[in-house]
Amino acid sequence: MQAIATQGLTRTFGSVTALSQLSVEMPSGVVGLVGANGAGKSTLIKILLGLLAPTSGTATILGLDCLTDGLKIRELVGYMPESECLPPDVSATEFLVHMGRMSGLPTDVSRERTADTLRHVGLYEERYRPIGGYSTGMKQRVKLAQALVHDPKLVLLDEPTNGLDPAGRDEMLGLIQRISTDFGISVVVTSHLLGELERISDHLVVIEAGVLQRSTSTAAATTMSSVVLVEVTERAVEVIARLTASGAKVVAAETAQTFAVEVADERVLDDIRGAVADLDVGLIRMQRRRHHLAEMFQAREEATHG
Ligand SMILES: Nc1ncnc2c1ncn2[C@@H]1O[C@H](COP(=O)(O)OP(=O)(O)OP(=O)(O)O)[C@@H](O)[C@H]1O
Repeated sequence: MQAIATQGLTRTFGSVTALSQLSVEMPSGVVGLVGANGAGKSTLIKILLGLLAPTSGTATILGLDCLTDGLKIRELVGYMPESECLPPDVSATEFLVHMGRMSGLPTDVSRERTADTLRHVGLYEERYRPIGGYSTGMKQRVKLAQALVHDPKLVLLDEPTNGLDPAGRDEMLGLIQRISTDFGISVVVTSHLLGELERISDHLVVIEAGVLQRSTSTAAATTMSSVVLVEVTERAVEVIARLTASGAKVVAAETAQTFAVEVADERVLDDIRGAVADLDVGLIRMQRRRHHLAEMFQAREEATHG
């Protein structure tokens, strides 16, 4: 059984289409859900939890229908929201015991699970301090802990590395990986950074503007190709200059606003998104090609001279 399956899932908000005909299957293990801001990741998570109804289409999680089995889903699934949602004036222990009881655990079991979970996320020493005095990294770990306290089968983590410095990101990514390897809990984790999810995910799902771009095992994704074709709305020359300056190999492609970048390292994908965001230009597509850069050069040479 797939951990998650959607069929023709669509959700609109007025004139905005957040998800468009999304049909995807996600296996158990760690699944990375990647997309730029506004791609529809949070909308998909809320539909999977039964918090938001789709406009059309169907979705199941752990074999349960997201539209009708909301209560059962919240018992078996943990959720770490993207937004700040922690009460400042209670301790991590008080908050987690409460969250455990809300999910149906008896008080003594909830206390035990709270201690274990806070130890797992590295907050055991600080567990009686009010959350308001915690650092951003500690707050993110409380959010992660409350998703785990009721011993779910699967957790949905929305942008867990948001706002963290590089060391904090690494620590959080390590914790997430261990949720799956040490406890056998499946994880779906979202980020706008493909590079960081590639490190910890068994499977990757990429969505852009509510449309599925790719769903593939990480192993297949990293050996599939070494070139990504990029199309921007304008100022491709400036985007290329920036990427070249940061060491990427870039060649122009079919149209003035399209170019290809060699993917020697997955981090180049984040560099592309970063350059596009910094220059405030629109990203129309980022598409993996089965060609090596050298082959593309060759094809262009032949087209020009042949
Ligand atoms: N309640 C809402 N009302 C109106 N528009 C919404 C609502 N929720 C989401 N949207 C729109 O739907 C699109 C997808 O949003 P969503 O939050 O799912 O994206 P995301 O990939 O999670 O991005 P982010 O990381 O910025 O949250 C966006 O254009 C957003 O503005």
